[in-house]
Amino acid sequence: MTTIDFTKGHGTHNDFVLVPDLDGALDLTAEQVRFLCDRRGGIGGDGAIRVVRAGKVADVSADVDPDLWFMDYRNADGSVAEMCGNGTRVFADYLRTHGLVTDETFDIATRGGLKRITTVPGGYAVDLGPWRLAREPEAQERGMDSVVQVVGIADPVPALSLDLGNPHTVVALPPELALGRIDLTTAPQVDPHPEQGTNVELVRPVGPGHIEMRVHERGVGETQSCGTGAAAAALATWWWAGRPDDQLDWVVDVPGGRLGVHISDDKVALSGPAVLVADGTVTLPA
Ligand SMILES: N[C@@H](CCC[C@H](N)C(=O)O)C(=O)O
Repeated sequence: MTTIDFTKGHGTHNDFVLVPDLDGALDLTAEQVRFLCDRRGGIGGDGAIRVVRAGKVADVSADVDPDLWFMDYRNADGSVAEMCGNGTRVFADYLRTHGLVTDETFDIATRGGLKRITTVPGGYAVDLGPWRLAREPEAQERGMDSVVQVVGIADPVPALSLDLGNPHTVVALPPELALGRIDLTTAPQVDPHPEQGTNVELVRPVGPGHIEMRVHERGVGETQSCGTGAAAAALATWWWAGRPDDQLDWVVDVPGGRLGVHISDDKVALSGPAVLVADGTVTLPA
């Protein structure tokens, strides 16, 4: 039996079990991740994050500085995800709180590439890097590339797919539908179905540069927040508005709080809080 240290943290109530693996000696299995994220039988979280040096991870490109800290992100169902926007801030806060990083601006490594973190009042800003429309050229021309069937909405709703390192499908809800009344207990069905799965964001405008969003995360279910999802939702809304040059800053309200998104050229940045809640030890299933 293996007993490990853990830290529980969250970013706008998107919650994670952080597992320090400072020597790169731990190989978390999918079953162990499911146990850690189990809200009744384990610690509980939307995902697990192993804190490990890039040089100790087999699937990190050889040109990445091996001393950088790598965010090894897994969804609650044990699957591997390329990126987690809220996770980057919580990961950054773990590194700074434990003295593993002392700079105010620093890079971390993820499966979705290097991400630059900056400490800001109330939390962290993360340069998520380049984004792209996942399905060209239909999306370019029509601002939509798929339809999504949401439980309780009679007709499929048009949607736009974006790639932020991980996959997102953003759905603009018809104005008459209250976001809070949508049933997200089952995954919205996206047609055509993306082979690698997708996170699905339901958005409604609140005002200029301000949207509200609920999300059904790939590998998890409905969560209180999704950072890359908030960036995708802001980008899609901006795209639908005709990409206005004077509307590059967005506020995204999620059930768990508020996130900021800044669009610049072909890149996007995310800002918001990070909270470390508890430390402990846990014995993993064999
Ligand atoms: N909550 C995250 C995204 C986590 C990964 C996602 N479920 C996926 O499979 O892509 C965020 O804050 O971005």
